[in-house]
Amino acid sequence: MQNPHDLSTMLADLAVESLIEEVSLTPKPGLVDMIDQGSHNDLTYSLMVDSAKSLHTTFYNMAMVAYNEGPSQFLREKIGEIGREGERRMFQVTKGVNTHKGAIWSLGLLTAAAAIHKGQFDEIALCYTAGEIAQYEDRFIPHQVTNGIKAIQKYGVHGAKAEAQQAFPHIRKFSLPVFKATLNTFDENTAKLYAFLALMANLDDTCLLHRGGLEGLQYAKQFARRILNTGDFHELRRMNEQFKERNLSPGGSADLLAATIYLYKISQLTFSTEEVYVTIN
Ligand SMILES: CC(C)(COP(=O)(O)OP(=O)(O)OC[C@H]1O[C@@H](n2cnc3c(N)ncnc32)[C@H](O[C@H]2O[C@H](COP(=O)(O)OP(=O)(O)OP(=O)(O)O)[C@@H](O)[C@H]2O)[C@@H]1O)[C@@H](O)C(=O)NCCC(=O)NCCS
Ligand SMILES: Nc1ncnc2[nH]cnc12
Repeated sequence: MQNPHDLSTMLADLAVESLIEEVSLTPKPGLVDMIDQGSHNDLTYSLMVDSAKSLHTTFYNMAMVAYNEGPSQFLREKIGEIGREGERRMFQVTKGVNTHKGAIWSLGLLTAAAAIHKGQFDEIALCYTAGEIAQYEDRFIPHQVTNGIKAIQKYGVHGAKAEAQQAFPHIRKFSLPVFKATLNTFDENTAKLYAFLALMANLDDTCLLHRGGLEGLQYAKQFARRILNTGDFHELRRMNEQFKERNLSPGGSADLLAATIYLYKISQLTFSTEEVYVTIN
């Protein structure tokens, strides 16, 4: 069995890679990608990449602390503490802009789950273990009225916290199966685009709600559904223009796309008796 340091390093590497692959996927309506900043005047592609890289230690520390644990109050609160330190580092790098708060939460829980599971990397099992950890309440969370909480209270939807506590239903039911099915026929880039649209078509993204209300959320869901049905990816560019005009950003779908990519990468890890290595397909 691999040692905790090696496994934690590998998981942190994959988490950061997944965040960079998410921001690099182009075109992504309303979001930062390699062509433009979407609806984010305060963000750039290179800032998103720097932010992702700054989180390596956060994911590493989460994996290390989870390695000899199971889901517990202790683990939930340790991850919370490490996550808040990660948020502080992220805000230093971005000079106060929220780039990856939702990602620290979702990928952080999945990282801890993967460290607990060690060699057994079934994606669905990882989602359930991450969900179990998330169900413990962290008593040390500072009281904050976030954009997410405002949207949850105003519109009666589930947000990032419930998504994790329910073991990531939008990943299990939508993005992951769509990603894998598409990979059977198309390249990885196309699979990521389909997975992203599958998330946007179904997720109650509090980032969209905060910026565009129910109308904005419905608009985004319907647009995504239409492209999924027609398969016409040229429409993504028009969608980007429309999102920018309406100041819409599907930040929650972006985070869950990164989490989907991450889960897939973890599932491709295999072990020899001595070491961890990545299977080349
Ligand atoms: C449980 C927490 C995730 C906190 O959740 P909460 O809902 O209270 O907080 P938010 O600050 O709103 O962050 C949640 C972010 O999660 C993403 N998200 C949205 N909907 C969903 C969903 N249905 N499922 C999964 N994930 C979702 C989304 O992240 C992306 O959007 C971010 C940009 O959002 P925002 O700051 O609102 O930015 P703007 O629209 O630009 O706002 P303005 O400039 O106009 O103000 C971007 O970062 C993407 O990542 C949501 O934003 C957890 O963080 C927590 O417990 N926090 C407490 C502190 C703590 O202990 N942290 C460590 C936890 S390990
Ligand atoms: N690509 C992206 N653009 C803007 N906000 C994001 N949050 C997470 N990924 C993002």
